[in-house]
Amino acid sequence: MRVTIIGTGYVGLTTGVALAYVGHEVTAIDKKESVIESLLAGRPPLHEPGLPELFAEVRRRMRFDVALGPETAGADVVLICVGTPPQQNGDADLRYVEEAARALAEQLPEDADTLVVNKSTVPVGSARRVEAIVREGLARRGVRAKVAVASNPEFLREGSALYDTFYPDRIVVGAEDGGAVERLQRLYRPILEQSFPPPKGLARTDGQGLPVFITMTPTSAELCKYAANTFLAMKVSFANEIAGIAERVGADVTEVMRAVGLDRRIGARYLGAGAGWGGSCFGKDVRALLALGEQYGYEMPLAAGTLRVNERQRRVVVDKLQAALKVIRGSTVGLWGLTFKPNTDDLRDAPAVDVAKMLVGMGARVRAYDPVGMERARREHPDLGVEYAASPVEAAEAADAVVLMTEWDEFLHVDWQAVAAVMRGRVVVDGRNALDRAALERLGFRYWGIGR
Ligand SMILES: NC(=O)C1=CN([C@@H]2O[C@H](COP(=O)(O)OP(=O)(O)OC[C@H]3O[C@@H](n4cnc5c(N)ncnc54)[C@H](O)[C@@H]3O)[C@@H](O)[C@H]2O)C=CC1
Ligand SMILES: O=C(O)[C@H]1O[C@H](OP(=O)(O)OP(=O)(O)OC[C@H]2O[C@@H](n3ccc(=O)[nH]c3=O)[C@H](O)[C@@H]2O)[C@H](O)[C@@H](O)[C@@H]1O
Repeated sequence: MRVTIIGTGYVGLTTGVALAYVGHEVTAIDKKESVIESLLAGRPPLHEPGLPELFAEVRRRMRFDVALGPETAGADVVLICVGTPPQQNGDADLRYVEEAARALAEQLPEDADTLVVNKSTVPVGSARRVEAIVREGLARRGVRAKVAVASNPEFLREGSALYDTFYPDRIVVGAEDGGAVERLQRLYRPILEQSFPPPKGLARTDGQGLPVFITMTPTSAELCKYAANTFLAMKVSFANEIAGIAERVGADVTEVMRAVGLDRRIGARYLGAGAGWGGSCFGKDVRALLALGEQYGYEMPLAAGTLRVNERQRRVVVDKLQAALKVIRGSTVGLWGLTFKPNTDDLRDAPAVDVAKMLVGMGARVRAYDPVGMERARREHPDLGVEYAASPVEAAEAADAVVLMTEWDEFLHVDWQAVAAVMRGRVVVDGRNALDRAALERLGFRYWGIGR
């Protein structure tokens, strides 16, 4: 099928590359010239495991542009994958989605028969809004193109975006008419049937069954995305709330949550306590759900509590450092990890960035290292006030404490003897409960985890 992607960020580029790989004719549009230049030059503008290799394989079959034209607007399927950042009141800002809808209305040719799909995370009513914009634009131009609009929320995670796209648990489609559903079924058929040869290095590892294709109204599809993200964030916040009580009573939250998660009604995932969740979506989407509740005068205490626990969690690492070092001012802290999770270059709402700001604000010298996030940190947070090191060991030089903020593999396999040799102190704060406490204590480190 002919597919156009509008917005080639984490979602759009991943989806475009995966759809090209399974045999569709994909054009990717992004209004940011630097993004398109980079794609044309063969360089994906963002970090995702497996993306450089897969992009190299499919890019000659893909096309790239900075704007829609009649041909790309009139594709069989147009996927809107632009950002939906939060507004001041928490509600999602739909301006880029609306911009994309207006561009489509401008460019759709008379003979088009196009399905426009909202893949961006959007508030309820957005499919209707997009449809109205497109129809009004077409009417103004006197063009009678055939257009339908559907909602198809995306559930991929950064850091495993391609894997999640090839092997999703479910594909959710919100549509009013059967034609739209049938077309999306066709678009995703190779993924639904798992009939494509696994891309190199991206073979399935979880052994689950086929993805479920589930249809509903656009409003249900739009709401289910917010519900899913809020539930995941709530699971993590719950683990963090239990972490707080675990350390007060002398329990170990990792043991507690392991036992809790083994109950299949609960499930083991997203129960990892630590420095709290971050990223571009959990906070934005929980706030958007709360804003939706407010519009109806409906209180949502679970969603509100999910945020409150996470906000408190941002300080936990600093509290540990205060308990261990007593005085932060004048101390040197090695900060391991800047990105909001491993295997991504994304620093949006990263707990590590907040912790760095707090420590610098309290008078500490912070030496940071991240395997891929430092270039973006320099660019996006020029006033962060940290020094950047070339390796984990270099970041630990003369440090009174080392803090692990992102559980990159590199940190899990570090040579602790080399770290001990350059540190001034012996404190290790494990903001992700990812290190081997017993091994560190054997080497003479003072280990501080979260909730253990
Ligand atoms: N990042 C993630 O892991 C996930 C994100 N989402 C949702 O997907 C949407 C996109 O998220 P990301 O990919 O992270 O965003 P992003 O910020 O990485 O990329 C968005 C891209 O859209 C481009 N853009 C904006 N307006 C445009 C327009 N009118 N025409 C052409 N290009 C335009 C921007 O230049 C940018 O490159 C958001 O609604 C987000 O909530 C959903 C699931 C996962
Ligand atoms: O809408 C989105 O953008 C996406 O948001 C999340 O994906 P993402 O934010 O990319 O990454 P996650 O792996 O879910 O991690 C989010 C945060 O939670 C933290 N986390 C996760 C799991 C856990 O047990 N503990 C924990 O603190 C991570 O460190 C990270 O900061 C969801 O998992 C995706 O399904 C969704 O599509």
